[in-house]
Amino acid sequence: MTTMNGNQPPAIRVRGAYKTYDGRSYVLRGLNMTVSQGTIYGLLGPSGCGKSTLLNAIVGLVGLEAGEISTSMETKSDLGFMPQQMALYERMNTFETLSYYGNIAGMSDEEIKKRSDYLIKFLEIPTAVKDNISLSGGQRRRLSLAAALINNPPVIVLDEPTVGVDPLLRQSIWSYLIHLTEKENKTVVITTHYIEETSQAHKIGLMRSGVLISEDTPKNLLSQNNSRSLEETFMRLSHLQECDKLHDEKTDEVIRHNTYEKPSKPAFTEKSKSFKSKRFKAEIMKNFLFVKRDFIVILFTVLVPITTILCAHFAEHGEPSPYRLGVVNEEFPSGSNACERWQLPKNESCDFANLSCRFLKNLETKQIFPVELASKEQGLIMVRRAEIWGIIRFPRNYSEALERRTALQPINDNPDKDKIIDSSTVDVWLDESNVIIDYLLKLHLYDVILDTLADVYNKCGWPLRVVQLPIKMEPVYLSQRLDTFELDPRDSVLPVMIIVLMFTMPMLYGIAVFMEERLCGACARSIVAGVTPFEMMISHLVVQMIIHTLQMASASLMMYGFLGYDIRNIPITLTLVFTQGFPGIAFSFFLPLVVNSLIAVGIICTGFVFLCVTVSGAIWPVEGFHPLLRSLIWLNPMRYSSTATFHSSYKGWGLEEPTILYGFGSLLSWTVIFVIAIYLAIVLSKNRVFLGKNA
Ligand SMILES: Nc1ncnc2c1ncn2[C@@H]1O[C@H](COP(=O)(O)OP(=O)(O)OP(=O)(O)O)[C@@H](O)[C@H]1O
Repeated sequence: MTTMNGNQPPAIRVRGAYKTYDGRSYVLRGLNMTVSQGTIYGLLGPSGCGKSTLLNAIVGLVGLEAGEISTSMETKSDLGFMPQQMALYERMNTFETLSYYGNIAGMSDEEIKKRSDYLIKFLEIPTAVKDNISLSGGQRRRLSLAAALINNPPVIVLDEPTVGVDPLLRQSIWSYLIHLTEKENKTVVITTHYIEETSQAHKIGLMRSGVLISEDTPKNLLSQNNSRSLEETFMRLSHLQECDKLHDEKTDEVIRHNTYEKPSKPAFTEKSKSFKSKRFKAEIMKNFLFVKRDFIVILFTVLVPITTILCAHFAEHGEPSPYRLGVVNEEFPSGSNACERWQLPKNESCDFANLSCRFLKNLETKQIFPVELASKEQGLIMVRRAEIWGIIRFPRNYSEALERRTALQPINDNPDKDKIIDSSTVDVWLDESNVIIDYLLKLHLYDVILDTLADVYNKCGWPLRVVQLPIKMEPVYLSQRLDTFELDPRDSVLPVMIIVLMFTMPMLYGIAVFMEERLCGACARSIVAGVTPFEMMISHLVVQMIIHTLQMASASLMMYGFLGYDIRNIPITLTLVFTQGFPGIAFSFFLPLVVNSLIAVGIICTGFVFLCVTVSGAIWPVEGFHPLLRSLIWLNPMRYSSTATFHSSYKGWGLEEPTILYGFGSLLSWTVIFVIAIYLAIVLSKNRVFLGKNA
């Protein structure tokens, strides 16, 4: 046992600490603790008594309900902290981990190298493994200890550093800690479950039920309690505490009436919080390292937009063909085969004969193939079995009636007009369960009937416009890509798609990376080590922007370059597509700050993207939405930007158009809203949002 440096000023002083996680049961119940400078303080207690909570409160990871903690630490690099959770970045290796924490502490590369070599050798940490996941539990614990000691800080707080460490190395660690305190005036607070090893500490705090039941040198503890071992002392004191109800009752009274004083300041905050380029460099290097390690994932996030655009292009490539349509041809009751036996009229002859056959022939030009039916009822059964999309029935004398109908001038004078009209009308029953197929089939049937008649009129030398609908339509904007009058739904769907992708991909990547860091405790450890939220976020932002630029450039090249979609206003379109990443990235910072569960984040993200796509206008035009939904549409961060992208790319609109300004306005507003939300979450929680569920 070593002598206690009792005359030193306290390096850590805890007074009246109260802590509850759930607002009901208290983990710390008015705890007092004094750690003198240049000493080892061994904190002992049964599992769950609050040791880690106390250490986390000392280093500023956990906020107190009441009480005060004062320390001799001036800056965060004065503290070396090893959390119980270890909180190491799994994808770093040994050297990278030590270099990261060394850089945060402001060490030079040379100092880091020297110190790392020493600690690696002393703590027997393997260096040949490619990342920290490949280390065993004990090896990881030793690496975590090395990270806490890398900059040789004056105050060292270690939560169970010797668990899983063999007895020889355990003794070396204790000898090293004694050396640090006695020769270098360092202060060490250490928790352990191996009670006897704390006999080497200068002072032992015995903790039970949220209070220290005793705080003294090992020698005094043994003699005052007349025990042969510290284990025996602890059992004895615990028994005494059981009998001392008074203390508990007093504490309960304070808790019940909330009469404890609220802490005037957080446990330990760095006095200078200015931006440090060395720490920023450490964060940037860490994030780039992960990009390198996650190369396949990054590649995936770049490939997903390209492939989605490519798939959307080919998925909407053509009509859903061929269609199968049942035919009941009463004009040829012996079957439509009769059509083949029929001699189709010569090109020149003006003839209405066998029009149903000509109609069926023309159907094939629209990829609609007739399936001969004996009756309408047989067809209905086939429609219900999804074997055909519908039934078309030609009445008996269809051709003759249509000729007579054409010749009716004026129709009202003819006494047989109803019969003629009925016989010249084709009956159609359609499945109608698929709105797009139903719509296209109807359009084709109209077209085919008009084409068939137009053919006859052509041969008869009659004016074609008589059989056409009395309306003439021409497009104002023609797709440059297609250069035809035909409408292509992809021209309006893909601009929405690229916008959704540019919002979603940076958001998903950012959330995944940030959430992983936060949940493994590494984010909290970095904050305790001195990284400011600003440095952390800006370094993530730099990396995210680079990845987003790659995603945006490759997706735009694919869509506007390779597939040739219209991009009449190149600068505005590309700026809109690029800017769409801003709210996505901002959201990726915000969500992990306020949600602690990976499952919840996954569900929220997926739900959010589904919701935004549903109300983006890609599935159905916004003009057709329910008025209530339309009034809420501005809540979708992709709504105005996708419309603006469509108009700038397809029509060449620029900043003089309000639609384009709305697009940019909405993007910037959402970015600002998310940034304010991040700021509020950080400021209102006093940085605790970074610390995960501990806070
Ligand atoms: N983040 C948290 N949220 C809710 N409860 C918590 C949290 N952290 C700790 N607790 C609870 O606080 C109590 C004290 O936990 P703590 O980890 O401080 O104990 P400990 O003495 O360090 O235990 P051990 O020796 O097993 O590590 C436990 O009952 C635990 O369930």
